[in-house]
Amino acid sequence: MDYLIQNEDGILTFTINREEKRNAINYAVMDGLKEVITYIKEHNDVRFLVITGAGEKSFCSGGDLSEFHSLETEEEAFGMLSKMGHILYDLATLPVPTIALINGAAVGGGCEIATACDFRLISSHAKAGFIQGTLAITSGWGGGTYLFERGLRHDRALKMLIDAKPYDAQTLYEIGWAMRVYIEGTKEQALADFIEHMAKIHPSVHQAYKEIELRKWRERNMYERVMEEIKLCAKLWESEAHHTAVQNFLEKKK
Ligand SMILES: CC[C@H](C(=O)O)C(=O)SCCNC(=O)CCNC(=O)[C@H](O)C(C)(C)COP(=O)(O)OP(=O)(O)OC[C@H]1O[C@@H](n2cnc3c(N)ncnc32)[C@H](O)[C@@H]1OP(=O)(O)O
Repeated sequence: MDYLIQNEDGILTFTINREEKRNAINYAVMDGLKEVITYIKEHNDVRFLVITGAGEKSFCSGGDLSEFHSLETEEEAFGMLSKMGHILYDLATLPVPTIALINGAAVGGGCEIATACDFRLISSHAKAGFIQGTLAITSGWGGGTYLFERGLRHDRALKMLIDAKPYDAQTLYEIGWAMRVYIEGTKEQALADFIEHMAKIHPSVHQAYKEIELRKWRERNMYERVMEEIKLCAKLWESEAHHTAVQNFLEKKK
C-alpha cells in the first residue's frame, strides 16, 4: 500500500508509504490524501491530522518523476498539478490542526505538503527545500502561496523559494518555517509532547481558532492565488529546460 492511515484516539496519521521512491507522490498517494481529507470532513471525531513519511530518510520527495515525466505539455502538466493542488488546498483549509511530522527529506512538492500544514516538526537530520527551481519549474501545488502566508519574513520566504535547495533543520527553525526540531528517531515522542496540552482542549476550540485564519484566506482569495501559482508552473513545465533536468535525474539513477 502506497499510504497508511491510522486513527488513534482522534489523532489521524497519514503515512506516505513509498520508501523505495523516498515517499514520492503518485496518483495512488493523491487518492489516499483525498480519502483522509474526506473522512475528516464527514466525521467529527478527528482532533488532529498528522502527515509523515515511511522510514527515516524521507518525508516526501515531491512528485514521482518516473510517473510524471511523461507529462509533456502545459495542459497535461496542469491536469496533474491542479489535481494535487486541489487536494493540498483542501488539506490547508481543514477545520482541524494539521501537523507535518518531517522524518526526513521534504523536497519539491514534499516541501509544499509540509508548508500546507499548520505545524512543522522536523527531525534534526532532515532537510527541506523548494528544489523545483533546479528542474526549471516553480512550486506547482500551491506551496509558494502557503509559504508567504506562514509569517516568515518576506526576504526569508522569497530566498527559500529562489535558493531552490534543501535547508537543514536548524536553519528551518531559525527562519521560522519549522516550529520544533526533534532528535532523530524520536518522532512518536516528539509528536506526543507537541500535542500534549492541545489535546486537553476541546476540539471545538481548535476549530474556532482555525476558522479565524481560514476566513482571512477566503477574504484574500487564497484559492484563486493558488490556482494562478499552478498555472504558472504548468507553463514552465513544458519548457525544454524542465524536461532535460528531469531526464538527467532519471538517467543518473539508472
Ligand atoms: C509540484 C511538485 C513537483 C512535481 O514534480 O510535481 C515536484 O515535486 S518537483 C521535485 C521532484 N522531486 C525531486 O526532484 C527530488 C528527487 N529526489 C532527490 O533529490 C533525492 O532522491 C532525495 C534527496 C529525495 C533523497 O536522496 P537519497 O540519496 O536518500 O535517495 P536517492 O536519490 O538514491 O533515491 C532513492 C530512490 O528513490 C528514487 N526517487 C527519489 N525521489 C524520487 C522522485 N521524486 N520521483 C521518483 N523517484 C524518486 C530514486 O530514483 C531512487 O530510485 P532507485 O530505483 O533506487 O534508483
